[in-house]
Amino acid sequence: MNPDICRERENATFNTETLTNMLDGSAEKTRRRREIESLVINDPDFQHDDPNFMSRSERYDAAVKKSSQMIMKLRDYGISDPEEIYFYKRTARRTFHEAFGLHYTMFLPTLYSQCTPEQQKKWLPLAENFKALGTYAQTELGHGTHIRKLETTATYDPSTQEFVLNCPTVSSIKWWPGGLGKTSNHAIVLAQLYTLGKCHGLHAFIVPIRCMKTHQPLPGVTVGDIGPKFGFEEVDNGYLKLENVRIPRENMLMKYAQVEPDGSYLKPPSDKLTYGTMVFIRAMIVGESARALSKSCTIAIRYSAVRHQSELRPGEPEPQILDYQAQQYKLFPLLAAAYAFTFVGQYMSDTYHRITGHINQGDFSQLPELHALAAGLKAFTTWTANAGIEVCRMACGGHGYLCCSGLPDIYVTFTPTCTYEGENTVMMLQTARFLVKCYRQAREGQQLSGTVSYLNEQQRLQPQPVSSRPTVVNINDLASLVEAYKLRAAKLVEVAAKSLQGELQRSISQEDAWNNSSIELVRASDAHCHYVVVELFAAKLSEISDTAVHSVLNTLALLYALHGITLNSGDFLQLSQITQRIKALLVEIRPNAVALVDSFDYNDEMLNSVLGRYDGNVYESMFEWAKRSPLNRTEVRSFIIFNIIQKK
Ligand SMILES: CC(C)(COP(=O)(O)OP(=O)(O)OC[C@H]1O[C@@H](n2cnc3c(N)ncnc32)[C@H](O)[C@@H]1OP(=O)(O)O)[C@@H](O)C(=O)NCCC(=O)NCCSC(=O)CCCCCCCCCCCCCCC(=O)O
Ligand SMILES: Cc1cc2nc3c(=O)[nH]c(=O)nc-3n(C[C@H](O)[C@H](O)[C@H](O)COP(=O)(O)OP(=O)(O)OC[C@H]3O[C@@H](n4cnc5c(N)ncnc54)[C@H](O)[C@@H]3O)c2cc1C
Repeated sequence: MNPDICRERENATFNTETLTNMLDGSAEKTRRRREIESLVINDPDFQHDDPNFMSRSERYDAAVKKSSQMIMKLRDYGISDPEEIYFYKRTARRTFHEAFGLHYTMFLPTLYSQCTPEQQKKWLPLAENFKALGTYAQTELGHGTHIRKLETTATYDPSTQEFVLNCPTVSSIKWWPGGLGKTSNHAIVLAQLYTLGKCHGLHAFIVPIRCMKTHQPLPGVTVGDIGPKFGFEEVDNGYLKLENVRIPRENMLMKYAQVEPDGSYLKPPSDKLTYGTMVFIRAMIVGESARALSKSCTIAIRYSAVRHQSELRPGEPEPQILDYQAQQYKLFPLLAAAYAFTFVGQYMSDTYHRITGHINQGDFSQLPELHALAAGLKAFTTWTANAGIEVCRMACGGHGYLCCSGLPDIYVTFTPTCTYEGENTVMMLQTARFLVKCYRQAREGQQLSGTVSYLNEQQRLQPQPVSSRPTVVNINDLASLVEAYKLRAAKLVEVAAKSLQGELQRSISQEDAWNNSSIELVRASDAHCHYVVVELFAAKLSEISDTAVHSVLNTLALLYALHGITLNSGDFLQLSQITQRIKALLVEIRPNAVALVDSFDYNDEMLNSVLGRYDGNVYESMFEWAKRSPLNRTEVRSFIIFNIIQKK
């Protein structure tokens, strides 16, 4: 064990196992999680070479093999709890996505949430036994964001009681769905529903695309892989062109909307229920932001504890780079954000399941807030985590740029979360739409609930414009900082609403007024989400009984809140003493930095990083890894070329 990393662990002021148990929910949950992870770690079937040493085709084949092995092994172990399946799969996947990813994350959830009981009886056994292997085909070449303008059509033919699916133009070709290119034999296709000559908008249809026996594309189906990407190399994101493909009426997902045999249309309680799967994934992505950022912090902070470079004081030995204030200022706010997002991810998942429980009982009243919260937190946390992973990579110097550091793979796998499942700016504008509506309701005296109730509070406190009120903050008191973030959010929502109002008074259209206020609207959503994150971090602390853990997390929460103020100092009254306080917090966190990342409890296999190894033996591992590079399988590779050049 590297002596530096040993010393770091000896210096910690809290018990990492206590914090790990808290993050898992209990000591028993930690034990069970580790037990499941060890099933993968000790399984020779999952000991394979680094995908970075493989071609794209080899990576895809290996991913399909791994997805298949996981299915069989989970059955053999009798593991069926979704959370335990997730622990097993994320250990086997390491940093990468899996070939069957969309089947699990969107195809199955759509069947669960949008099929009638009769449809579930038919499709769930097929899908749960992987006979029907599916994806979610919504995006087209011409549209990903603006889904009301998707062009694929599903036209009902009452004479045969079938839907005829068509991609009428090149821009209507389905483009991007994961697992579509080579893996899936079915797709949930989002298409404009036409019946009895009338268009009823976007609806979901189960479309067979490959023969379940031969896996050949079915008649009228053109399908394939869209080619190499920035990352996701083991996933066959694909294209799908449908030409007069007929499916039975029963293949339209009819839990909420129906087409009768004669073609008559029965509309849903809300036309946004078709969008439900997207809300689910957005909510889940918040937790993914926490995991990607916490892995990156684990790698960068452990490496910074063992890397010695330059000199702090002439003549002294080279210090650990973790002792540089600049290195701490890069990494510790990100470590604080990783903990904040871990708690927000748990809150978002709980809130999603609570509200969808009400929706399944027919109560749709909280759907607008769920959509706004999932959209905003997905954008806010992925933007922060995306940038943070790059900071962690660069904080590791040249070795961070090596694939064996694990950081490039984490980055290229995570960065599309800012785009897919709702492009982040578009999502922030969706949240802003909800905030402006709530602001107007508060002004009219309506009582608000949930995460926007502060808009009432600000109205009651002082009727004068919120923006004119000074922000007075006690920088050592988390509750005071939460109030500062609340006031900032209220201010920026008011600024956005007033910008809209001002635009409308220039008698331009609502749409142009909205576009001309987009900057204020996005900033209002960002401030709202930032307040929600700080508030939830503070609320989590009140649940922690262990004083040592409470103390270290309170320090992190203070750092997260104060650092956020310096990043947005224009919105807060510039508090000169904040920087000094931040410096003091960095010093407080320093002895616990490694113990704090150890508490995330990522085993080396899942971390997949020679820089972030638990034992800190970095250099030896890097040299061993490099020697395995395919280019090193022969001592001489281009001798012939050298020969030709030398002869000339
Ligand atoms: C929302 C849009 C941008 C606009 O939609 P509209 O034009 O229809 O609406 P308006 O803006 O006009 O608003 C009207 C009205 O509707 C409300 N609204 C809008 N959307 C919703 C909604 N979803 N729910 C409820 N309400 C909604 C809105 O608030 C308005 O209300 P008011 O009138 O009252 O104001 C829309 O066009 C849109 O959503 N665009 C984005 C499209 C999108 O998101 N596409 C995604 C395609 S699928 C994809 O990208 C998949 C990627 C997956 C990659 C891999 C997955 C990784 C998984 C990570 C998670 C791990 C999970 C672990 C599980 C495991 O591994 O096992
Ligand atoms: C790795 C990956 C996996 C994917 N998997 C799937 C999948 O499985 N299934 C699927 O259906 N799709 C999938 N997608 C597609 C993805 O959902 C879309 O790319 C995403 O919804 C963004 O849409 P777009 O590409 O049309 O971007 P655009 O909307 O064209 O975005 C381009 C720019 O336009 C801006 N913009 C657009 N509209 C507005 C507006 N109203 N106001 C202000 N600015 C605006 C955006 O902010 C952005 O800056 C995947 C994409 C990726 C990268």
